[in-house]
Amino acid sequence: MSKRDTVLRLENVARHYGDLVIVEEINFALRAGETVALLGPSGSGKSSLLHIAGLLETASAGEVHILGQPTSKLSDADRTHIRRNTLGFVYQFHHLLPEFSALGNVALPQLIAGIKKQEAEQEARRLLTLMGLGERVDHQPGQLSGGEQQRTAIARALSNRPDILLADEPTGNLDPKTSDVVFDALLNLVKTEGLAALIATHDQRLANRMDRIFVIRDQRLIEEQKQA
Ligand SMILES: Nc1ncnc2c1ncn2[C@@H]1O[C@H](COP(=O)(O)OP(=O)(O)OP(=O)(O)O)[C@@H](O)[C@H]1O
Repeated sequence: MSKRDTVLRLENVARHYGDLVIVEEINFALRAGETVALLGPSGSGKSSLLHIAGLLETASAGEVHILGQPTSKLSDADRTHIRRNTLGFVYQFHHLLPEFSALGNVALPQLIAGIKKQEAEQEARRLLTLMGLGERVDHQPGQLSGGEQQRTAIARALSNRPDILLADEPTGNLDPKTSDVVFDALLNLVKTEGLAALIATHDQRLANRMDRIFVIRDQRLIEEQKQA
């Protein structure tokens, strides 16, 4: 994929709840390999937009294109297929399975996709090592620190080799110092693996580390200059 290619495009997207307009006239393109911050006050619609981009929710209007393909008329099965193969998700809370090791958690999406156990575990080990957890692969989530749990969740999101990472406050549950370390690891991994990432955050400082910044203001998505 060339760096110029658009991997995710939102075309005139709106989200309403009844008469309540959350966002509207959203036009946005995420290019291959770039990182974009999604800023906005609490309740402005960051999670809603990520859910729409991730095909977890349907837009009230407009179209979501993933790798050039319009998605609004696809079947649930086709949307699930795109979610599993093209998209990776990271949330504020890790949602790791407590009875599985870090390796097991990261390998699981691949096993579900039908990849052989040995191959899945090899890839899981590679990603965990890139996230600085090479010595922790056999630990269960309860034996990991908050930052390590979140790094495991990030490795899991990349386990199916997605093209696009969608992250909703991925370090929002961590103290500022740990947040910085985990965020650095996340951005390094995204760049190393050549992914595009759209990352919602409250934190202008973290947003400044990404290639471009967008903010939701008055229901619209606006590009903002990075602060020096
Ligand atoms: N099911 C729903 N019915 C009605 N309103 C909803 C529903 N789900 C979300 N909303 C509203 O949509 C708005 C946007 O919510 P969203 O979670 O996308 O915001 P956010 O920017 O991610 O906020 P935060 O930073 O606090 O997580 C909020 O005002 C919320 O109350």
